[in-house]
Amino acid sequence: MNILIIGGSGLVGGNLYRELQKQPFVQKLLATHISFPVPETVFLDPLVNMSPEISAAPWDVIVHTGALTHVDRCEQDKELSYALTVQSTLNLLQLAATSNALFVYLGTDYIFNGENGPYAEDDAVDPLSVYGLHKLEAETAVRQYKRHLVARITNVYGAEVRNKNFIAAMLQRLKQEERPEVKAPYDQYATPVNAADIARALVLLIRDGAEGVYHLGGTDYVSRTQLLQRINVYYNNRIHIQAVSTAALGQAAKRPLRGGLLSGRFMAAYPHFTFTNIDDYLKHT
Ligand SMILES: NC(=O)C1=CN([C@@H]2O[C@H](COP(=O)(O)OP(=O)(O)OC[C@H]3O[C@@H](n4cnc5c(N)ncnc54)[C@H](OP(=O)(O)O)[C@@H]3O)[C@@H](O)[C@H]2O)C=CC1
Ligand SMILES: Cc1cn([C@H]2C[C@H](O)[C@@H](COP(=O)(O)OP(=O)(O)O[C@H]3O[C@@H](C)C(=O)[C@@H](O)[C@H]3O)O2)c(=O)[nH]c1=O
Repeated sequence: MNILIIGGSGLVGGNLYRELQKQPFVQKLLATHISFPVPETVFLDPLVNMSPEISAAPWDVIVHTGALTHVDRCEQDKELSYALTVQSTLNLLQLAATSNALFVYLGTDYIFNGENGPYAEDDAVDPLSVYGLHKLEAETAVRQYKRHLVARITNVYGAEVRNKNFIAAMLQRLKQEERPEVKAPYDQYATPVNAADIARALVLLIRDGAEGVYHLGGTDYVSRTQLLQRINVYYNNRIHIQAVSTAALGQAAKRPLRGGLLSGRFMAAYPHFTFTNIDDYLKHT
């Protein structure tokens, strides 16, 4: 299979690249970046143009991990959010159509309103933020394309060069400060998932030509404050946690409070797949 990963310099794309590299069914593998080159990636901005190398290759699979993932920034700059999240997807769908490629899209639990999560694949959507709205608009376009696979994920953690994710950012602060003070909401729940598990799951789905919508949620259901407590178990209680309500944070974008995802459809298809959990990750950091 010839596979193109859009966003190979990111958390999910980088982990997927490393997992796909090990697979015998992959013949050609190319990953892209925009602003943050890493050794494995080539530059590609789908809003500008496709290089001849990218547009000429007959891709069997295109995995689009690109989006404006800074949730508050999306609220403040709707046009940028639309361009990076929706328009990029529309452009890449055109590329996919030229070789009848499977289009793999990474969705989010922020398309739900967080009143009664964790959510199953068929639950009704109701995004609260510009980020959620644009992710839903892009996902809807993908679902109209004939060969699509949507993997919805949330609260991703794991190995990442830029340490942007919640857990990595905390571990970074623990390296720099003896007793970091961290404010975090006690009322926002989700099912954190390791990017390496997402990569393993996507490899199976891609290998088997799976289509449709799958939720990939971890087995922990925790608030952000509880996430910090779990880190503290392994770091001698050094994080000084200030637990506050989401409302008190005064953020630009609303968050779903009871978010998270149930991986029922995926588990029915792969009953032997095991998701690792936060402790599995933290005990090796
Ligand atoms: N992280 C999370 O907790 C969650 C993520 N998701 C979704 O999963 C996907 C991957 O997330 P994550 O890995 O964390 O994201 P990152 O921000 O870590 O990485 C995004 C990657 O995509 C590239 N990129 C950004 N915008 C575009 C674009 N318009 N066209 C092409 N490439 C682009 C970036 O390039 P560069 O950095 O080089 O500029 C980077 O390589 C996103 O679609 C996100 O919405 C969903 C739920 C939770
Ligand atoms: C890092 C950090 C976050 N927060 C707040 C911000 C926010 O309300 C909440 C969660 O922060 P996060 O950075 O985990 O979440 P957020 O940026 O809302 O994260 C999301 O990323 C996008 C891409 C998704 O699609 C979502 O599924 C989710 O994973 O905690 C703090 O209060 N203190 C902190 O130190």
